[in-house]
Amino acid sequence: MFELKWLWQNLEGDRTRYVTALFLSVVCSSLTIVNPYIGQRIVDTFITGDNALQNLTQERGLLIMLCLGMIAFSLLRTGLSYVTTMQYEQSSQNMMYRIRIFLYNKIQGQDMKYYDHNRTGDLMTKMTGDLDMVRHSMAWIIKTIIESLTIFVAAVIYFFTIDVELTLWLLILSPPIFVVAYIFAKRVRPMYVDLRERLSQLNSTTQENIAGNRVVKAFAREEYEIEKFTDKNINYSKANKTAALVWLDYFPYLETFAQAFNVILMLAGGIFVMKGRITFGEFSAFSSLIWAISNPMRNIGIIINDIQRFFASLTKIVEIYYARPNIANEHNAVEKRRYEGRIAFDHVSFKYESATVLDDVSFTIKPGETVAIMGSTGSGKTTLVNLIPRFYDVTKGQVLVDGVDVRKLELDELRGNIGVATQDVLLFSDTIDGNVAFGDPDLPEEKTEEYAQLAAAHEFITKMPEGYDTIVGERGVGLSGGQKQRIALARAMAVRRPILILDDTTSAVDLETEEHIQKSLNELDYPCTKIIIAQRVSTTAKADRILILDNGRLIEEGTHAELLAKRGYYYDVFMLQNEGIGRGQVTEHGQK
Ligand SMILES: Nc1ncnc2c1ncn2[C@@H]1O[C@H](COP(=O)(O)OP(=O)(O)OP(=O)(O)O)[C@@H](O)[C@H]1O
Repeated sequence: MFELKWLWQNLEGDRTRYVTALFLSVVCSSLTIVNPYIGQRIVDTFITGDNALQNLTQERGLLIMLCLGMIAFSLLRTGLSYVTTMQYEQSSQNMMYRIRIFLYNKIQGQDMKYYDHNRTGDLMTKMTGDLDMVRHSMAWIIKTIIESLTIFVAAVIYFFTIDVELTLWLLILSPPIFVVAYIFAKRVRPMYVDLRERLSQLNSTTQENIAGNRVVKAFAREEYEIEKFTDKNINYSKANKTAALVWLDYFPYLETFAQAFNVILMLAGGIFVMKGRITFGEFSAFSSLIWAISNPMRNIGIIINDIQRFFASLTKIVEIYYARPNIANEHNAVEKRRYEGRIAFDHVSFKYESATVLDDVSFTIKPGETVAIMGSTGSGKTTLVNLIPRFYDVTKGQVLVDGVDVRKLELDELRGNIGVATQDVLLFSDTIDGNVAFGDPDLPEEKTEEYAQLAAAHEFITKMPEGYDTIVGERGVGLSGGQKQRIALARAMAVRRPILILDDTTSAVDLETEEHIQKSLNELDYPCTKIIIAQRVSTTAKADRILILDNGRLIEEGTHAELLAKRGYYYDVFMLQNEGIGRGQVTEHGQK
């Protein structure tokens, strides 16, 4: 019931409208009994009553009134029904609009760990299918339940006013129906939870396949992917059928009970009419309203199915709603200071789950310094730089920026002082200009060009059909790997932050272009501490200092010349990358 309380809280602003809708549903459904009542009066007064013929001539006015009353009530019900549906639709749509924005913000505010553990397809299912299911339930399922209940209660009350005993005979069927419905609901609930999970898996597979379509094609693995999708599809379809078929196990009982209402009415009602205990008009009122009792019973399975789907989806939405990130950006920074750009790692250790990825790493970087980080793949380079903007928090030790533990800094301010070009370049489906100016939408056009020039991107951009206004596809489709990297670099430089982190940003560009970029980085017109992750000695050689990571440990630290002289890891990499240069030819200062 916690979920329902949550829904109620989120209805704020539309509660009156929703309660009005519920109230109108009750009124509208209660009016269902008016026409059978009028029908009963017409039958008893003008068709079967002792004075029927006499009434037909003498009370014609009453007959016309009753007939007009029937028409008027039908029209009234139709009108009310229209207004009621509008109220349900508007309140549920408004509520979902607000919740969707809230959930989107919530997902945006989650930390990296959350994204590590939640599949994109699952989040998409929550933001689309689950939200729609909840909205549909608020507008239709709850409406159906309220209306069925009201009609049932109104009919029972009306029946009681006509004849208590006959009503009790009819109601004798209700307890077994409720028992069957209860057993059915208990059995079917876990099935819908499972069904919801399988739908999420199906969506995740679809999303991954579409996003990774190029890889699939490159490896000619279409068939495998189709098989994988078919598996998930079969899984989902099977679960759907199982859940739907369970209903069939109970359907015969419920249908039999529902039909039994008519049989009881015929037998008991017939006897009561023959005995003169009820009039023929009263019998016809029973007869015309018996559906009000049997239909809810007949539909109880469908309603239960929908309720289970509703709760399975609602639970998933509430999960996002209450997910609390460990690293939360409260966006409290009113005035963002500009940092000097001093960085220190003080005995930092880090684990993602259980395995240690960084082990007792300590170093400092002075403002304005350029530090290169090198190390074998998986040695922890990206992890290390991810700790500076607090994408993750250290497990032990501390990361300090300008002498303050990053966990004590305002996150908005901290991240507002760091420019990052990540290893996995992601460009948005937008113009090149929009992508470069992503971090600063007010960036003047000439500045965009200036940073593109610094990143050695201007030339190829101007050769494109629409230059800076060329729209790049999702993830930068239409650009080469090196071109994407250069736009990402321009984007990172354009925010003019005092700390610039470049994670393997020039790995896909040729040496000449790389040299141009290095020169630009050295000549940036704002003070900036640069941390550059790179595998190429050509990139690291000109850094003020180089840090070598191996298996999460800092094993070497020094200038290009110092590290070459050390004849350790860096020296070996240098030799490997400069094939043809004999070891003996390398001087102490690393000069050929
Ligand atoms: N989100 C994550 N969850 C769990 N483990 C992770 C995660 N990201 C990285 N790892 C693990 O942490 C280790 C270090 O990864 P990291 O990406 O920092 O290495 P790297 O030195 O940057 O490698 P590369 O040069 O290949 O980019 C690897 O063993 C990797 O499997």
